[in-house]
Amino acid sequence: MLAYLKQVAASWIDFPLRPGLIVRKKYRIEHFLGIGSYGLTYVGKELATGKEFVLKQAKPSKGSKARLLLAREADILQMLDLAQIPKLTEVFEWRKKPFLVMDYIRGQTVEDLIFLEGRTFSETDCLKLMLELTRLVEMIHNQGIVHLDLRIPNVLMKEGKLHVIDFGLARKIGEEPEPEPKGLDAAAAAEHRLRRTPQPASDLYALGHFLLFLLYSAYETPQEEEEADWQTELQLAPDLKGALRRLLQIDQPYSGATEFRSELIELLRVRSAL
Ligand SMILES: Nc1ncnc2c1ncn2[C@@H]1O[C@H](COP(=O)(O)OP(=O)(O)OP(=O)(O)O)[C@@H](O)[C@H]1O
Repeated sequence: MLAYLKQVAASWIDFPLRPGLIVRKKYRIEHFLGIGSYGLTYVGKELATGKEFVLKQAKPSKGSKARLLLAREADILQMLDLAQIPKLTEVFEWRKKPFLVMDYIRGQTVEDLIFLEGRTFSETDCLKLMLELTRLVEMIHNQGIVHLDLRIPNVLMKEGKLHVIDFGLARKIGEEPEPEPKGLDAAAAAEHRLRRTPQPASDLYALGHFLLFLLYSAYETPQEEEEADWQTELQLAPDLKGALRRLLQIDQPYSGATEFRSELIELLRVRSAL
C-alpha cells in the first residue's frame, strides 16, 4: 500500500509542464518529449530567436539524486565539443526546479528506424553505420568521457548523419564507478559492471549490442525454431563474428575505439565496401 501511495505522489509531483508555458521569460514549452528515470524532457522555443532547444528538468520525485545527475550531465556536455552531440546552452533554476538547455537534434532514433519503420540494414550498412558511430565514440573518449548508455534509443539519425544523445549516465574516464544497485543476482551484477564501469571498454561492450540490433534488423525469425543465441542464429562470416566476440568480451577485448575502428575499416575493405 505504501509503495502504491508513493507512486501516486510521484506521478503528481512529476507531472510535466504544459505546452505554451513560458519558462524564465525565455522559452515557450512546445511539447513534452518524455520522462526518464531522473528527468523530464521538453522541446522549448526560444522566444527571442524562434530556435528550438531541448529543456531537461530534474525529476522532482527523485530529489537530490536527480539534481546531482542533471548537474553532472551539464558538466559532461560542457566538456564535449563535437558536431554530432548536442551542445549545452545553459543551466538555470526556475521555480526551484533545475534545468539544462541543449541543442535539439530533430531526427529519428535507431530504435524507431528498426522497430517503428521496419528498416533493415544489410551487413555492409551495419558496418558503415558502426564505423561512423565508432569514430564518434572515439572522439568522445579522446575528450576524456565515456557515455555508458550507448543504446539504440540514444543514437539519432538526422539528415543521414548519426548523433549521440543522453549523456545522463556519462562519466569522466577513470572515475569511481557508481555503486551497484542492490538486489542484483550474480549475472546482472556482472552485466552492470560490463556496461557501467567508467572505462572505454564499457562503451565498446555497448557497441557490440548495438551492432547485434542492427544485424538482427534483417534477420527473419523462423516460425517453428526455438530461440538460439546470436552466434547460431545470425550465421555471420568468421571475421565479423570474431569482431563481435571481442566487443562482447567473450574473446580478448579491443584496446579501445581506435583499434575497433581499424578493424571495421578492414572488414569493409575485404567486402570491397570502402
Ligand atoms: N538533445 C536531444 N535532441 C532530440 N531529442 C532528445 C534530446 N535529448 C533527449 N531527447 C529525447 O527525449 C526523450 C527523453 O529523453 P531522456 O534522455 O530525458 O530520457 P529517456 O532516454 O527516455 O530515459 P532514460 O535516460 O532514463 O533512459 C527521448 O525520446 C529522447 O530521444
